[in-house]
Formats: sequence, structure tokens, C-alpha cells
Amino acid sequence: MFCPPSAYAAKCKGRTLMPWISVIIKTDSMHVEILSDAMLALGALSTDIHDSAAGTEHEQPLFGEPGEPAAGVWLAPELTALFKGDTDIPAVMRAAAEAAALPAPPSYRIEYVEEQDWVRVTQSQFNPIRISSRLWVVPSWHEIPDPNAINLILDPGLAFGTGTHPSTQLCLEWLDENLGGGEDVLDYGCGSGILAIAALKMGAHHVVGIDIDPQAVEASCQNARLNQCSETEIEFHTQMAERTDTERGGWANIVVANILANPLIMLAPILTHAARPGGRIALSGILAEQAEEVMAAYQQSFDMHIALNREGWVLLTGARK
Ligand SMILES: C[S@@+](CC[C@H](N)C(=O)[O-])C[C@H]1O[C@@H](n2cnc3c(N)ncnc32)[C@H](O)[C@@H]1O
Repeated sequence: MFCPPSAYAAKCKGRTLMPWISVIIKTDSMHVEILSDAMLALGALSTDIHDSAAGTEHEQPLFGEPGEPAAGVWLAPELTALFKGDTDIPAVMRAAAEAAALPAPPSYRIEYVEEQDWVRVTQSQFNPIRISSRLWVVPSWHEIPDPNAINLILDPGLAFGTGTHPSTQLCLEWLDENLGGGEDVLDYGCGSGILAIAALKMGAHHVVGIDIDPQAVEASCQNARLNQCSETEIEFHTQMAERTDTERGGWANIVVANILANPLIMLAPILTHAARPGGRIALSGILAEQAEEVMAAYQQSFDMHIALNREGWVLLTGARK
């Protein structure tokens, strides 16, 4: 239901204002960004743009991967802006229309957002995940479902890696199947540290986790502490140190990297250099249609193949020649 400003005013009469108001605006691809910027300048706490044609034949990605051109333009973008409950929304809409050089405010509707314990809401969406017969990923605030299993206790914080994404699960399953014990492991793009810590708990001798994002490194360190990993067994950094103990150019028995196709292609020389001859690599964060391109970047040094796939995501693996 779309609500013109006068109806909005009437709706607010006699009603206790909720702490938050969500304004949902139907617009077009020409005005959506300028309206979004205007909303933020006019006091919106956040804005979100999505394709209201999603689910129809018009649905298409708006952005490509980093470094790639935009994949398309949404035909029916919908802008949602969140305001405090006492905001004069009709005045905001008039000012936003002016900023976007529109003759009148676009049609919009409002929804009232109840105050919630957002931490609790977020936590309730993240439950223990059984990866294999011996491995569970358990949120730090949750009870351990199987005390006899290997339980990876996790608080992802701001980092990626709760264990719910198919590419993370493929990596965990692959590690579960392929770690024999005693390996030196590199986890490149460690996020929450989920793969690195899992590798250590499943028997790796020493694990190095690298992430370009300092917040991910911090989350990984915290999760390592939660899991009582010792600093001599596991370390996290924003970049890889030059190793002096490299054996014929490589030190890792296992290299795992769950990032995205393009960064993985660019990182091929670094990841290849880290793997010792005979060592294995596992790459994920790759869509099935990107597999050939990523394999080509590693094929010279590894005999690459697709080992696992789930929901359109694949895990590529190979042994260092
Ligand atoms: C998809 S998350 C994976 C997190 C975790 N390893 C997992 O499997 O769930 C990818 C991570 O790679 C990091 N990343 C992206 N590009 C990177 C690069 N060039 N070097 C190191 N880390 C990178 C991101 O910051 C992010 O934390």
C-alpha cells in the first residue's frame, strides 16, 4: 500500500510513535542513488536499495565482481531508508524530491519498526551447524550439542565466516576429509578464522591465517582464544611474512582460500609459492561457471579439478606438481 504524505500524517495521529520508521520508495534507476544520498543527508540511519523485480525475468545482478563493470541496471529499484520515529517524513520526502530535481516526492509507503534486541535477533539466526560426523560449528552463546565432537566455538563479530555459507561448508568438509594430522596449513582470506581454527582442531600442526581486513584478523584471534588455541600453533596477519624456512619454495602442506574468483586468480602466484611440492590447495568462493577460469590460473603448478559443489558454488582442488 502506498501512502501519500497526508495519509501518513493521519496515520500517526493517536498512535504512539515507534522508535523507528522505515520509508520504502519506488523509484527508477536514474534517481535511486541521488535519493539514497539525499535520505542519508536528511538524517536516515541507513539506506538499502534492492530490485523489486527480483524473482521475475527482469532480475539481474547490479554489480559485477570487484574490478568488473556493473552487470546491469535494475528496472524497478526500491529504496528503503530507516529514520528515527520522530522524523517528519513528509518534510524529508519533499527535501529529497528537491535534491533529486523531481517535481514531486515519489510515491512511498512507511513501515513502523519496533525496538528489538538486535544482538539477540542476530544470534537467534545463527545456530550450531553439523559439518560432519565429527565436526560442529557452534556459536559462542549456544550450548554445545555434541560434547564428544570437535566443536569449533565461533563468534564471527564483523567478519565473514559463520559456517552458513555453502563455500565455507565446502572448505570445512574438504578439510575434514583431507587433513591427516600434522600438516602446516595456510588459510588465505581467513575471515572469522573458521577454516584455520577448524584445521588446527582437526589435527594440523601449525596454521597461518591471512586476511586483508584487520577486523577479520582481530575476529580470528578472538576466536582462536575462544577455542583455546595456542599462539605457537596458530597465527593471524593482514599480510604474509616472507618465510625463511621454505622448502623448495613452499612451506604449506595445505593451502585453503575461500575468497572470490577474481581475487583468487590474482593471488595465484602467492598461493602457489606457499604450497610445498605435493602439497594440496583448496579454493572456493567460486561459482560453477567461473571454475575453468580459476583452474587455468593454477593449472601450471597444480593438477586442478572440481572436487565439490553446492548451490552453484564449487571447491577446486589440486596437488602441487
Ligand atoms: C568469503 S570470506 C571467507 C572467510 C572464511 N575463510 C570462510 O571460509 O568463511 C573472504 C575473506 O577474504 C578476505 N580477502 C579478500 N580479498 C583478500 C586478499 N586479496 N587478501 C587477503 N584476504 C582477502 C576478506 O576480507 C574476507 O574476510
